[in-house]
Amino acid sequence: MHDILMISGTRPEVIKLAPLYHALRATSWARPCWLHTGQHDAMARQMHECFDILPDVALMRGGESLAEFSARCRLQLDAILASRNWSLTVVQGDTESTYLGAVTSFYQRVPVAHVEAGLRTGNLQRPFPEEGLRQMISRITRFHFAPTDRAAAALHDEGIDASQVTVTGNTVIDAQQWVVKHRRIRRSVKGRGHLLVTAHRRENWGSDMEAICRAVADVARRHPDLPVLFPVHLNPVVQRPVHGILGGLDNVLLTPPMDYLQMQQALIDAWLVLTDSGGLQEEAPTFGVPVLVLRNETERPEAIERGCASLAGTQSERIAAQVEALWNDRDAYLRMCHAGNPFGDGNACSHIERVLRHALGTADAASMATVA
Ligand SMILES: CC(=O)N[C@@H]1[C@@H](OP(=O)(O)OP(=O)(O)OC[C@H]2O[C@@H](n3ccc(=O)[nH]c3=O)[C@H](O)[C@@H]2O)O[C@H](CO)[C@@H](O)[C@@H]1O
Repeated sequence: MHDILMISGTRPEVIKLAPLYHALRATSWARPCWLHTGQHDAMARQMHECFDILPDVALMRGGESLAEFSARCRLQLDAILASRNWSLTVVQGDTESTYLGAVTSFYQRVPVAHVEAGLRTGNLQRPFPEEGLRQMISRITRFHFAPTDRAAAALHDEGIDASQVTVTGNTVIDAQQWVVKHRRIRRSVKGRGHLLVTAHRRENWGSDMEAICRAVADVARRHPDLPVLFPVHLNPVVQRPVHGILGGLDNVLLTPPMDYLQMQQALIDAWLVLTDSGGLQEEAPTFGVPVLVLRNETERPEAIERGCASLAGTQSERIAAQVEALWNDRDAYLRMCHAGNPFGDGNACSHIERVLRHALGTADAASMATVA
């Protein structure tokens, strides 16, 4: 039996690791242990409940700032990693928790598996700090699970040996398909549906967040019959401008963060999504809902190339104009709806499980920890 430490700290990490945790638990060779770093509190709890996960280890969150959180988290992770003969650590994506999990495992000589490896913008400032964290994590990872061919190619270009990279699809599609099937998510509205908006990225904090909100206000005023649904991230730097600019509009509904089922229902019932979220860009094409990405660059060009998403930037006039264009051009809108999903087919976790089963069955941990 192999003890596998799965480290997650934020809402999207819980969603994207949950199906892998359940897939590993169902095997006879792996004993996964779920560790929650505490980086997100309420939003992560919502997701643990939704996916029936009771963390085996929950770290104490230290302080308010990211630096205080990191320092306390690192110390606690070090003790957990030293406490058992772990065969592997699994981390996902590009958060502070992902980075801390990978770097602490590296020091403890526990091999790292990185789920959603190889996403790149090539610009260390955008997304900040995620692009830098991803690049650093890739340097010390043993198993790179890339969601797409393009992500695998980015890893090869950085000199990572092809034998350490597997293209799997994104595990978020596994999570999404699970809830659609087991919780019976079906479109519940007739006609156009609502405009779904989310925004929370650090590089959009400040003037860009205000510009995004002004664009949403403009669209809402121009189309009083279009309901706008905006689940607002709990971070006060997001809450303040969103409530300040959009709070008084009759057709704009500002809600607390939704649980995963509510969000998938909101997504399937949407006419259009405006978002800077990575996960929503990956999920919306499953339901044939077009996405306008509230950023100036993307590590998910597959969606733009496939035609299911378009980069709208962060200037209010440009965002509002792109919404207006899709409102008026039905053919262009339908082309986006029918573009398909380039991010996976719901089998990512079974690919990952197969690779790990073969590798852990044949190699000892010390040799796997050596990065080529
Ligand atoms: C730079 C970047 O792109 N980084 C990403 C970032 O994640 P993100 O941008 O996708 O983060 P969010 O938008 O918070 O989460 C999205 C998920 O949450 C669900 N959701 C959302 C609102 C709500 O009210 N209720 C919900 O249920 C939604 O359906 C979706 O599944 O970190 C991840 C982890 O490492 C990375 O994978 C990923 O690259």
